[in-house]
Amino acid sequence: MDTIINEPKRVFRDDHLGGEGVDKSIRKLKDLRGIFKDERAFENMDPETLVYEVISYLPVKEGTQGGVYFGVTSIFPGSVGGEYFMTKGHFHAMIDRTEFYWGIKGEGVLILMDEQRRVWAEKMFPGSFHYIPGRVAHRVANTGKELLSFAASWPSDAGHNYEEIARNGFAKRLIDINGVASLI
Ligand SMILES: O=P(O)(O)OC[C@H]1O[C@](O)(CO)[C@@H](O)[C@@H]1O
Repeated sequence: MDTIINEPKRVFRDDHLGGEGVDKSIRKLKDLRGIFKDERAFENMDPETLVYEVISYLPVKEGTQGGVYFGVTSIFPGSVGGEYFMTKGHFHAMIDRTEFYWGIKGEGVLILMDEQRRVWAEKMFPGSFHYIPGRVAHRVANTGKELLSFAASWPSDAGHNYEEIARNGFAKRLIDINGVASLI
């Protein structure tokens, strides 16, 4: 038996995950065309603006049953015509798969929508903890003036279904109205 106590291969500290097999993906405004309501405001912004990044550790191939994934998403502060910077949002491809989110840094709102297009939302802040049931689409908006970071863990066979959201969006939008985040 090996008697050596090894260093961990990955370290998660503050809002940063680093180490072996950790990947980073970014989404710029140009990758989010069509998700914000105010198209004119969108066209007047720099398409290269960084909106969010996801640092993830996906230890098994996507689609594998029984595996679990981990990711840290960081959304920059900003808005398009008063609509806060947000993730694309998706249902899971395996629609009954669930997910945990938890807030690490900054302020935001988790927007949830079921298959009947009923929408509800939960505040996110450092320490907030969220269970996303199956059959529920999810999206996060940064409502603060600083970076919003949150962690997520989801099954490796969940997959992402962006189609419904790309076609019909969420039934409600999170807009800054006189400095107040309003779901309308
Ligand atoms: O995939 P989207 O909708 O761009 O949002 C990114 C979020 O989704 C996840 O990829 C997993 O559901 C998270 O890691 C991340 O927070």
